[in-house]
Amino acid sequence: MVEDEYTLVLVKPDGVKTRHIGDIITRIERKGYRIEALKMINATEDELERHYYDKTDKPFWPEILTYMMEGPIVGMVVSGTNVVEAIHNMAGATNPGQAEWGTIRGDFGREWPDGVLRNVIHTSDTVDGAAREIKIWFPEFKF
Ligand SMILES: Nc1ncnc2c1ncn2[C@@H]1O[C@H](COP(=O)(O)OP(=O)(O)OP(=O)(O)O)[C@@H](O)[C@H]1O
Repeated sequence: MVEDEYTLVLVKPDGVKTRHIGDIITRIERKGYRIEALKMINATEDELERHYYDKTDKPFWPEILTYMMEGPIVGMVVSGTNVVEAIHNMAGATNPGQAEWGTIRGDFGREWPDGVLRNVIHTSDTVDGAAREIKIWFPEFKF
């Protein structure tokens, strides 16, 4: 039997502000994946530094921090067969202007007039990465 995987989804502040929480949950559930945990979060600098540990030395790090703290986010743990790759693909390309139609970023993302790269959603990109990220946002979660 194929083991279920777990992945982390964050609906970022722009996704919450533009009212796409429901659309995103619907897409995940329609594919047959299970929402195992769900909460609204006001991200702290400490959580974001741990989550984006490989981005803190980038020139755009202050932009990510401001973006991710400009409003609440919605965190979810999602499970299912091959869920990590499937949901990462469902999110689409990092830049919403280049993301394919049919992906979450392609359909719900946009270019913002202030030039900040906002892309609606975060999804884990590996099984190990997902386990690390779930521990940051859902420390109480039992796999
Ligand atoms: N050049 C950039 N300018 C501003 N922000 C950026 C840039 N590159 C990446 N980011 C931000 O950092 C996040 C993580 O970058 P990464 O390259 O891991 O993209 P991703 O895997 O598509 O996104 P995520 O990890 O959020 O799912 C991006 O989602 C975006 O919010």
